[in-house]
Amino acid sequence: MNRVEFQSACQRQGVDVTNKQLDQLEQYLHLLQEWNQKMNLTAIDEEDQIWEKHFYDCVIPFANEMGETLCDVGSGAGFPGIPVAIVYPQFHVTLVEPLLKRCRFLETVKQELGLDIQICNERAEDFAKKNRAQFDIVTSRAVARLTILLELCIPLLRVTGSFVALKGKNAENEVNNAKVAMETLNVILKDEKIVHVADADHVNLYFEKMKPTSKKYPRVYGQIKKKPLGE
Ligand SMILES: C[S@@+](CC[C@H](N)C(=O)[O-])C[C@H]1O[C@@H](n2cnc3c(N)ncnc32)[C@H](O)[C@@H]1O
Repeated sequence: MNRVEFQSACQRQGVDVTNKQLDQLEQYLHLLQEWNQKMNLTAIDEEDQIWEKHFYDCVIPFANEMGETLCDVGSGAGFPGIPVAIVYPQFHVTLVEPLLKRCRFLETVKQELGLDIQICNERAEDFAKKNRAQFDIVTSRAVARLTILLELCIPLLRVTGSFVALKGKNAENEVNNAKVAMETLNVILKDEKIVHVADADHVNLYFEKMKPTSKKYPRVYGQIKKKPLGE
């Protein structure tokens, strides 16, 4: 997929991407390629693949999402948070990423593209202690399996807010294993949407928070990993 194909594919899904936004995505793509030579940012490094497997994959799941504040947990090189901040400027985007080197890259992207985003160099479980129930939307891609991810992400979400988990083909199993975590953290799975990306079906899960999360969560990471909720 190239820039023009990306724009048409987004349009078919009801997402209009302006030429200015395409320029910003292209600038981000070049920074990603440049920095990827000096540090490990992404295994997906070819231009065509970046347009499809990173940009298209990250933009489409938010086509119908509403809200003002969005937090991307474990953003890495900026996915999905940076494409979302570019294409949906109505969201005030916060990126949470514990690796300092990756945050330096994210700061560079922010400066060069002139993005109004916040970058927090922290683990989600620490960030959540100071930012409970602060976000309308929380999202995450490729950070942890769903049971663990829910404990990291749901405390950040306000009641009635949406948690959007970008998952692969194993999503159904992950949901089955996360029933206790969903109950404990007061969320329901309200929707599942499939996005076709480079001959694969990516499953995106949409959760709604029904009640506040107990202050017990998130626990420290050692406990979350050793004893995931309900596992
Ligand atoms: C495989 S990368 C995925 C990055 C990006 N979300 C993507 O889809 O390309 C996983 C990222 O999650 C971050 N991470 C791992 N544990 C985390 C935690 N407890 N809180 C926040 N981020 C975490 C890692 O530092 C890493 O950058």
